[in-house]
Amino acid sequence: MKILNGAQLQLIDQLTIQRQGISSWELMERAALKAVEAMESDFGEGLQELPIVIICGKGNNGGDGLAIGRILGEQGYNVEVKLLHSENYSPDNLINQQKLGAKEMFTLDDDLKLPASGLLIDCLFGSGLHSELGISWVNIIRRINGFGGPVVSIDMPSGLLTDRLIDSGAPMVHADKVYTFQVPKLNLLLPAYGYAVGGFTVLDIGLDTQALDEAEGAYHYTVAEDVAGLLRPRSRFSHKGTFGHACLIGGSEGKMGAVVMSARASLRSGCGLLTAVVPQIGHPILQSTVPEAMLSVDSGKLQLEEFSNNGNFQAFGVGIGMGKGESTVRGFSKWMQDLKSQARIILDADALNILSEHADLLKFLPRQTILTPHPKELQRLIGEWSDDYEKIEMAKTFARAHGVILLIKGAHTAIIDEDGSCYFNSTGNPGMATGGSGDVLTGIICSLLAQGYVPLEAAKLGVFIHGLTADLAKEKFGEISMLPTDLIDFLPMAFEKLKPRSYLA
Ligand SMILES: NC(=O)C1=CN([C@@H]2O[C@H](COP(=O)(O)OP(=O)(O)OC[C@H]3O[C@@H](n4cnc5c(N)ncnc54)[C@H](OP(=O)(O)O)[C@@H]3O)[C@@H](O)[C@H]2O)[C@@H](O)CC1
Ligand SMILES: Nc1ncnc2c1ncn2[C@@H]1O[C@H](COP(=O)(O)OP(=O)(O)O)[C@@H](O)[C@H]1O
Ligand SMILES: [K+]
Repeated sequence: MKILNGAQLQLIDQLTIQRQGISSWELMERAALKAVEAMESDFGEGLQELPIVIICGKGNNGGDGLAIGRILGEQGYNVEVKLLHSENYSPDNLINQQKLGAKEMFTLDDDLKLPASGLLIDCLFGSGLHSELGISWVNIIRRINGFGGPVVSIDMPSGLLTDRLIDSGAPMVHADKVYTFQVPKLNLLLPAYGYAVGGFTVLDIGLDTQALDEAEGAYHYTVAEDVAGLLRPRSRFSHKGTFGHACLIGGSEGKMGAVVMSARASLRSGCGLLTAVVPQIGHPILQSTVPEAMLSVDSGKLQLEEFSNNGNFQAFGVGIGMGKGESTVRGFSKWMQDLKSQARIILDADALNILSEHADLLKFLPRQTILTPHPKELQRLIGEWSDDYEKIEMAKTFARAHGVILLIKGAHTAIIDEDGSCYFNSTGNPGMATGGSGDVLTGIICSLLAQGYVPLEAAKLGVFIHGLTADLAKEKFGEISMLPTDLIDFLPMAFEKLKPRSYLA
């Protein structure tokens, strides 16, 4: 799914209206109906009991709010609409004012009266906001943010631009939930604005698909339909050789669990064979916990030093629990220098930290190596940034300069390809914020690489599946108690869920 900005959506709106032979008011009505449906589904029967207040601006976002108010009112909800006084309402806003009837007018200087609790629907500004809100908006935004119940925003939290940096301190609605139309907007995905976006749902309002397909942009949002088609069916005559031999290299004293989790995740992700290269201390641990894995035991006792990789491996996953002791750094550097240019590799954790401290090794990275830093590791690798936009630009420059794929972990993990395209992930939840989740991801992606998925596909599919395991695990364990090992246990269900339905049993 593409990520688009306000200007692009305005154009697609126009094309939709022409091609579908509908009026812009009808499109607004569609959007409002979808928003009402989504709120009914999220709030359930509770919505009937709540006093609902809708705050409307002068543009089409306000027009949506007026339509939502009318639809909710017709369905018997306890709804109150407040409309900002203006000299220049948009045409569809005016139509919906007439259709709604009763509403309360307010100005920015008014002491806006709100119920003590209930649901507040913010329809002041949507994707038509062209710059930060000025000081005159502080009063109303502060009132909205101080509301005693949940605040939901239609299309965008008012005050948040779709895809540009915003001055910190500019007035902005802090929405518990955003119902955004057709496609996500970049600022809904960036950590910088996390405080204003409690969560969001994309509502399909049936904009013209050709126009959506043709819209240009480097930013994408990976949803199930984008990756389900990548999963390869298994032929009846396939065998373990068909699915590749993955090699995981890592572990050190006290951190063997990382390799255990990575190895189990690899095997559960379908590789045919798996070898783990571990220091001697890892030998009994791996053999007893992951019997399917073969072992190549290093000469190093407590940490890796030899990095021998004599097998014929289709993919390497390196760095998990590895440490960066002197002999490990030496062995890793030598291993990097001996790599074949077509090798498929994913580097994580200490492998990335070693690269950060030994930039001379970057030149040995085979093309399309996947690097999986969390924000701190990324900063060691590419340097400090001043904001999320600069971070993305610096990451793109790094990916291009070294011909690698950067996978920046976090909520909405961003995968940055060397051509500058950027894929944000849609799955996952804060239950994954427990040490070990990253090791599971490395195992999954290494396994996919071994099976022959090209690196960008392996990265997108791996990140999506990894997040999906957490979304499934959340139903059983919740976000607080969920563990990385639970993610592994939900891999079978996640793959099954993603698998395209077959008409043959
Ligand atoms: N495409 C879709 O998916 C569909 C979109 N739909 C809906 O339309 C919404 C977009 O509507 P929109 O274009 O009328 O813009 P909106 O957000 O209401 O605000 C514009 C108003 O704000 C003003 N203004 C701007 N910046 C300002 C500032 N810094 N400070 C002060 N004022 C400022 C600006 O006034 P101006 O300055 O230009 O005179 C203008 O009057 C979209 O979010 C969605 O809800 C659906 O109905 C149908 C399908
Ligand atoms: N709030 C969150 N929402 C979605 N995914 C998250 C969230 N927090 C962490 N994750 C995911 O969990 C994993 C954590 O990996 P990492 O930071 O390397 O930790 P570790 O290797 O110690 O487990 C990443 O894949 C990251 O995207
Ligand atoms: K809004």
